[in-house]
Amino acid sequence: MNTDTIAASATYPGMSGIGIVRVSGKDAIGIVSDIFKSKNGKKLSELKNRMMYYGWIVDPEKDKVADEVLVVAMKGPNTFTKEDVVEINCHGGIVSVEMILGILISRGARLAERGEFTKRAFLNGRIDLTQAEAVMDLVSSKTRNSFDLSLHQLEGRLSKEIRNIRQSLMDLISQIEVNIDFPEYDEEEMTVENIKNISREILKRFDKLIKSADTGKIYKEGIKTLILGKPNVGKSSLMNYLLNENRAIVTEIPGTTRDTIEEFVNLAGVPLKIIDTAGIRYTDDEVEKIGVKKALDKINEADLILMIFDASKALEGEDIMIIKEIQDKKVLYLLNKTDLPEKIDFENFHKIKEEVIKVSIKGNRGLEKIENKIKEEFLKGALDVDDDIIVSNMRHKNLLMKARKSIEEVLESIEKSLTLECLEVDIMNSLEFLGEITGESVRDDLIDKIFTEFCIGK
Ligand SMILES: Nc1nc2c(c(=O)[nH]1)N(C=O)[C@@H](CNc1ccc(C(=O)N[C@@H](CCC(=O)O)C(=O)O)cc1)CN2
Ligand SMILES: Nc1nc2c(ncn2[C@@H]2O[C@H](COP(=O)(O)OP(=O)(O)OP(=O)(O)O)[C@@H](O)[C@H]2O)c(=O)[nH]1
Ligand SMILES: [Mg+2]
Repeated sequence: MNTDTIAASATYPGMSGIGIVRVSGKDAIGIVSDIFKSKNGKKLSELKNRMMYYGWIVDPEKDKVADEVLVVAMKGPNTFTKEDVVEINCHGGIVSVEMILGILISRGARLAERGEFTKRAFLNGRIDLTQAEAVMDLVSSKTRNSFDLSLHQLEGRLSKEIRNIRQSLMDLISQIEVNIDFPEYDEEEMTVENIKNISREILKRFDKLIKSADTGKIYKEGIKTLILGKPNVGKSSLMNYLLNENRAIVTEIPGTTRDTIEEFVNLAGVPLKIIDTAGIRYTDDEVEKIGVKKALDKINEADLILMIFDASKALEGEDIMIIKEIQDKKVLYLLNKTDLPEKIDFENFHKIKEEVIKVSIKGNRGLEKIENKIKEEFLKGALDVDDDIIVSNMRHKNLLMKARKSIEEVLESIEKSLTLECLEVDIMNSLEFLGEITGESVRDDLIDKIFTEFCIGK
């Protein structure tokens, strides 16, 4: 285990009220004791645990005050990392934090890697891997719902459910082993029925968790929403309306938007990642061509497409080309510019004619229908963030699917009348996958990879 002492800024570098430098490891208190001059003259190591003290960080080499600070020492194991932790609250901005880090490093601390404080909390057993991942997700949350999902995960809701499933699997194994060890009891018939029933129950619990990931993905990643249409239909106007900001350039000239523009918007609790695109048409303009290609390339990865038609123009070849490109996707058809005399005719497109939402972006009419429709499409049947266990991490979802498959194999093996030992192997595999979620059975390189995606100082 790593026992060296690490240090990093816990606050974002820049103009802020205060900056916090966090130090963790066996020498944390000793190192800071040497450079902290408290107002009452006592050494940090002699001061009260978890009490915050006023004083100065002094650069011992230069014998010069580096900054006026508040310092708190927390003795392990009751700390974030379970090691001794010291937090130095200095003035915000980049100079003080950098200076204090420099002094700490010259006294034997080492700059922490990304996520290393949380990694230590995990390696030292205070939290499991799902909880460590939740710490990271909290920091990157953009909406209240996704924050709450992570907070519940940090509280250990998912860990607890996985522990419960593991327990059921373990019970299953002990049942089997009784039979293997004492075959003379000849209870095999009954055991097999029992195993089937318990396995089916476990499958249901897996299904519930796996299904919850649909809701989790929406809240965590947002609905990837692509705005498409031929030039000048009002795509950028819609983008600006949804963002409530003049983000994209709008002009009466067709072909105004060249590059794709991506922005995140919280639409009454529904997170959308909106992508405005270049109007799609056949063009000889080299720059525009690239934009059109980019727009078409985005279709594949979109969760939702907002396809806009211009009511004041006839349906054209470009419209029909786009309709064909997106026929396998989830699409909301919008008919814009309904304030103008209507020229469009959906004659050969009855489905679109029925579904199309009539709006006037310029006239601010009918736009609430878009929001309602999106909610209906994506959040109908969505789980409750506060009441349900929601899987919001794709790593967890994939492992749950693997763990589920192993239990399906148990049932298949029973159908094929395979031996009890074979069933045991399947159950063990399932346990192994669950252990990878919580971190009990996970390779070191994978752990390293997970934590390097964290931010510095976390
Ligand atoms: N100043 C400061 N604020 C912070 C953090 C921090 O590390 N420092 N946190 C960092 O993310 C978050 C709070 N999370 C924390 C989680 C556990 C412990 C901790 O010391 N746990 C001990 C003792 C608990 C107790 O007092 O009962 C333990 O679990 O044993 C501290 C902070 C947010 N705010
Ligand atoms: N009459 C009317 N004009 C609108 C409406 N919505 C947008 N427009 C106008 O249509 C023109 C084109 O709007 P944009 O939002 O730039 O259209 P776009 O689809 O992004 O166009 P490109 O980027 O060129 O593909 C602008 O002059 C808008 O003011 C509407 O509801 N009614
Ligand atoms: Mg545009």
